[in-house]
Amino acid sequence: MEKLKSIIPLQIKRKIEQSNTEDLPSTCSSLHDFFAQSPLFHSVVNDLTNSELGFCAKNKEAAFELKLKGNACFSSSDYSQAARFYSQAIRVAPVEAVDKDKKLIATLYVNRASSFHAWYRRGRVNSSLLNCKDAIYDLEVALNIEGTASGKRQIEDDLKLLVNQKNGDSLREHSGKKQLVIDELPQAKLQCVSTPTKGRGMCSLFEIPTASLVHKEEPYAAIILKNFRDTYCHFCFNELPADNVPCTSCSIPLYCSERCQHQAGGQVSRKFLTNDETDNTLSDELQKYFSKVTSENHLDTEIECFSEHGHECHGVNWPVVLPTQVVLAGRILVKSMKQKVDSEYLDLSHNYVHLLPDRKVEFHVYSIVLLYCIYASYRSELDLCGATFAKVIVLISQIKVNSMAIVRMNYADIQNPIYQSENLSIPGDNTTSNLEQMSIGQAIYLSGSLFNHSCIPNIHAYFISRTLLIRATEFVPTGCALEMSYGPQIGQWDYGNRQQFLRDNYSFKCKCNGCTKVNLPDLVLNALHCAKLNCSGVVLDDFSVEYKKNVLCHLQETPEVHSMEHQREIEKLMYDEIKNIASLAFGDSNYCPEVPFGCCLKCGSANDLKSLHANIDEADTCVRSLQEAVVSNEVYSGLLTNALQSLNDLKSTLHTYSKKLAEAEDIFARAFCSIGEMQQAIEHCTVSIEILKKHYGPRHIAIGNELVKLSSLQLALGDSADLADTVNQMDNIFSNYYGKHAELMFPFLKYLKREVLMLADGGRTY
Ligand SMILES: C[S@@+](CC[C@H](N)C(=O)[O-])C[C@H]1O[C@@H](n2cnc3c(N)ncnc32)[C@H](O)[C@@H]1O
Repeated sequence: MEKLKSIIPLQIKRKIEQSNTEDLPSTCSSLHDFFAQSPLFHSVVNDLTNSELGFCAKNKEAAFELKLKGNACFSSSDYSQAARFYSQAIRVAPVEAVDKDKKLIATLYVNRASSFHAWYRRGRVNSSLLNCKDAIYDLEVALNIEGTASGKRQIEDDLKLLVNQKNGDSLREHSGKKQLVIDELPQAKLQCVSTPTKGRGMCSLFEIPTASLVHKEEPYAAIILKNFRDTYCHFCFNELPADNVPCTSCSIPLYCSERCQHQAGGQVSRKFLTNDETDNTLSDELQKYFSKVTSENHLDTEIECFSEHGHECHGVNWPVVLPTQVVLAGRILVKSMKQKVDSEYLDLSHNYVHLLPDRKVEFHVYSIVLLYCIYASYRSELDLCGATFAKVIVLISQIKVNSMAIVRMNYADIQNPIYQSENLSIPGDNTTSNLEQMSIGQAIYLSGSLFNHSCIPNIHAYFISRTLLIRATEFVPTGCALEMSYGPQIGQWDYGNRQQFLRDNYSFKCKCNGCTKVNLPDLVLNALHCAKLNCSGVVLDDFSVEYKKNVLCHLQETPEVHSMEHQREIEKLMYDEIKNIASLAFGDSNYCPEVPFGCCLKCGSANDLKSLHANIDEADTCVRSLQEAVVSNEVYSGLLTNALQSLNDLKSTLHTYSKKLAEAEDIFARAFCSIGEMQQAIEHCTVSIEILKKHYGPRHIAIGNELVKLSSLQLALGDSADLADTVNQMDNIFSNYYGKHAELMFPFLKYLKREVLMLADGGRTY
């Protein structure tokens, strides 16, 4: 694409860079006229639509070769490798290919099943040798492929015995292999309203208690990300089991079950919602409706008989090559063509006019390339003209602003999730979230798109399979806006970084309460310690001109507690804390936003920023070396003693609530943990959490994640009373964010609760 961008004549480029939405048909026409004459453009489109390069491309010779390799592995009892070769062969085997009078595909499936059956036999052997871990794995694979109910029961019984042997119930049951039933219904009545600064937004018609499910929705369109195409189900986005199910058209294994295969071929969608109608029981009605799958007409739903993977089966490879958001646009376009509706009917906002000039050029190129690719398959249904290209640019812009990443939690080890050296974050990264999230898919949720962003959100979105669930994380009074975080939150990043993220990724300037009123986390995140003895004041170091202009000059306004957030402990604490550490700003003498850098906001004394920074840099280098030693497992007590001096230096130069200090304490906790000094590790971990509570408030999910670390240390020490208290706090936090799905999303919570019971009961097994 870069090559295509580079050949665009300067005059057309300039026009595009300065364009707004109304100009699009004309700018698209100019670029299209130019590309139509360009051999490079046609060669790019040819490559993108070449069926031999496509995701579903078939190759008979390769299939036979892979089958032979599979047979060889099977003969040498390497069943997992054999199954892998058979699966690869299934991918490339043409549906019509014949192998010794039988369909090649059928033979490959039988061979693969035989490899799996061998798994059961090996599982039993491993079990008798007490190799529990290997045996459980073998039997789980075997369970997945066993077709008969009695066979399944037998394997399940074997598994139960093994799992009990391996200390209690299996946490793996949550690993996505079982179909999940999401039977909870949203409790809230919501309304879509027009807001003065953020366009449309969702608010509550009644009071919403903490932890209530407020919204549940199936995607209008969704795609799997490139890196996960071979390992995750293309419909539900859960991990593919070994006995995956193929697409009925191209025979490539794409789905985790026949249910997903079936649903992918004909899912239910709803036309857009109008401003004031949002029906939270919708997705359940639709699910029930879908389970009937009749041809009856329904008020505002329709069955769409188009597989999301559909156009890949036509033998094109653009869905694997083009960026995710462009591919999603392609799918929506094909879907609207099939439904014979205009793609413009998607009632979603977009910020085309605020895109960076280079982005506008990129969107033009993608729009024309995408439409040419689709034209190759659906010639008669498309009109390649400026107006059509313009609509696709609007669609891509809508997807940019409204699409959501479907994420999954990534646990390295379910029973020991924390404080493994490979989990250590890179310096400067967001260190609070060791329970990393992986984006598996990208989707458009029509109603979900109406929730605005806040850097102090009061709702939380998560996914089970492809279903979006949104929960209130605090009490929401009647009429209050329900706002989620699109990524950044206060406490996590400072004002400047949050604004930049939202500008770069969503092209808007955030006007949430966290960004328009001064708050404690933004004041202290990168603040320095006042050099005056016993002064707890904030010395602002590096705060941008923009922050001063937009936020700090409103310091005097902060005391008003906004009704929407009246429940937030962070709010209540914040005012007192801000008054304490930045009292000059609230004094009789008016605070002057032009106060020089380096002046304490409490006592007004000047600080030498240069020497403070020199001290911080030196101490920081030492702490980072300790971090590297933790990662490479080379911590020794001498290194720790030196580093402790640096930690003291950091404490005397950074503000007590500085995030960097929390990170340093966390590194020390890991270091002590790595040499088995659990008590010391717990002390540092606790200090780190106390600092982070100043940033996030005590009930934030980030604190929940930190408490998981603390609990693993307390567990290692056998500290039953403190562990019980930590697990209780975690349980409350995770339940606020995930309700009854807390243990499903965080299986170790169940494990820890059981450990608490066991410790309290002198080690009896539960
Ligand atoms: C997913 S949409 C939310 C619904 C949208 N307000 C509408 O009218 O359809 C995201 C867009 O809403 C606006 N928006 C959301 N949160 C905002 C915020 N905190 N400050 C300013 N604009 C916001 C921005 O224009 C953003 O691109």
